[in-house]
Amino acid sequence: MDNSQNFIPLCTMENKKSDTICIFGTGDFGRSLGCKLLQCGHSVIYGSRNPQSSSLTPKGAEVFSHSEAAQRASIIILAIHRENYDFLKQYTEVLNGKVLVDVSNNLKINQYPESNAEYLARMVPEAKVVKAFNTISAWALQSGALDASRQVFVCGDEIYAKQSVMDIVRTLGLTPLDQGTLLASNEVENYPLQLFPMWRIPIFICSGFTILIFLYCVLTEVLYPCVTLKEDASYLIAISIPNRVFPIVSLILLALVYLPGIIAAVLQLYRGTKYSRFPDWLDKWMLCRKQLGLVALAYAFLHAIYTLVMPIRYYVRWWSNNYIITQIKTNNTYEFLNHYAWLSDSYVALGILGFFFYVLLGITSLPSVSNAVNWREFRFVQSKLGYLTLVLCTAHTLVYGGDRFIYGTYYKWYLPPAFVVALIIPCIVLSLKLIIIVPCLDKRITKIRQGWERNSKS
Ligand SMILES: NC(=O)C1=CN([C@@H]2O[C@H](COP(=O)(O)OP(=O)(O)OC[C@H]3O[C@@H](n4cnc5c(N)ncnc54)[C@H](OP(=O)(O)O)[C@@H]3O)[C@@H](O)[C@H]2O)C=CC1
Ligand SMILES: [Cu+2]
Repeated sequence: MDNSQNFIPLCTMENKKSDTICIFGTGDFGRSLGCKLLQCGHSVIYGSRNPQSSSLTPKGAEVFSHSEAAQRASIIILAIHRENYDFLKQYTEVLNGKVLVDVSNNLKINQYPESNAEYLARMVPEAKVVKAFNTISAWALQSGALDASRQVFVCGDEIYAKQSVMDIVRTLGLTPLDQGTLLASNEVENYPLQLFPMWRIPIFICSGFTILIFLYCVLTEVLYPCVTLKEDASYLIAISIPNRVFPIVSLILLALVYLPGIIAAVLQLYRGTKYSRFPDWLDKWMLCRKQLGLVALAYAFLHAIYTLVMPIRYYVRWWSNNYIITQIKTNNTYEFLNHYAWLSDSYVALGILGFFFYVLLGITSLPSVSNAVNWREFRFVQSKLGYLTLVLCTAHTLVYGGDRFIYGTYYKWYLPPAFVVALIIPCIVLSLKLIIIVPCLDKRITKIRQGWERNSKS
């Protein structure tokens, strides 16, 4: 305890806690947690298979045999892998009425049919099993790098047992989150094994579109001229092609944020009730809309930055110098076209406004901002502003296309298919939305959503 006294001011508790906490297992996690508990003023003992040879345990903690250690404490933390729980069967008597804290994790999601905590509770039925600490790593406990994972999920059937574990969690400067009964332990155990679950579908969709459109552009703008005209246009791969891919994918993703809501409304209209489940794919799609929108925003950002560097590109400078020199050489002045100026200014203006609302949407989806507005305000921003953004970005793409096709000096045959791909989903979403907000349908959907048409068709 001597050397750890220095650390006590760091912790929330100033006096040494009276209850002794026992840790079974002197492995990595057991040692780190024990060290932290000692630093925070708890008295800690260990239960080990080899009490004599455990030299690595933190100073100030005694090591006993399992049964002796269990007798000396009312709370026992099991820092042992689930596969080794079998030995506990011989101690069921001494573990009667004790609080058993299960910290174990598995290697795979849903590795066993029942959670480790439920398995433990079945093995030692008279003990009060609490699941906790599994989301905190031994390394983080030791190094103090707990910024990312201060939250400790706690669940258990015995309310007092759970409460005492939550008190210990608090004394370590961590935040306990009550997850309910042991039924939740499966979810708590799966939590550290998940890798950005909500981001998987958006990233997958985004990568799919990005790769397809990039390949299409390389094929038509680099490989085709190379084969037919023996022209090397490979420099387009660095900026021109990405700057075609980003806005197209961004617009598609933004439309995909609003499409599930429309499909849901159409389904509700068709079924005449909200009391009927949506298909699984639609549920999943609805749940990842925020992530889809954020990926779309990231692509819009990239498009904005790539567009801003246009004037300093060698290719663009060469092209514009060449244009002027040609006029001088041929003693020719190209006339100022008013409608052309209008068209090019409008698509830039639409792009700027679209981007502004895009960023506003992104900002309002931040938890700290969305917490400051009520549900109706949040819906207003996310839905109304969202559709406005979609309209502006779709118009920006349309006018850009018009500019290229009608007055553009460099009309290319491969552009129309790319524009169709970019515009088809946004146009479908916007036209369906226009149909749905027709007053009679809108009234009907409000009725359905408020549950007034409860039993009409379900
Ligand atoms: N390491 C980490 O970052 C985290 C680990 N956990 C969980 O903590 C638990 C321990 O992990 P960790 O410390 O890394 O693992 P270790 O392998 O380092 O330690 C496990 C300990 O269990 C004891 N043990 C091993 N075999 C048996 C057995 N057959 N019978 C009885 N006791 C046995 C040993 O202690 P002794 O020799 O003293 O008996 C051993 O030191 C695991 O369930 C893990 O999922 C949870 C969150 C994070
Ligand atoms: Cu643009």
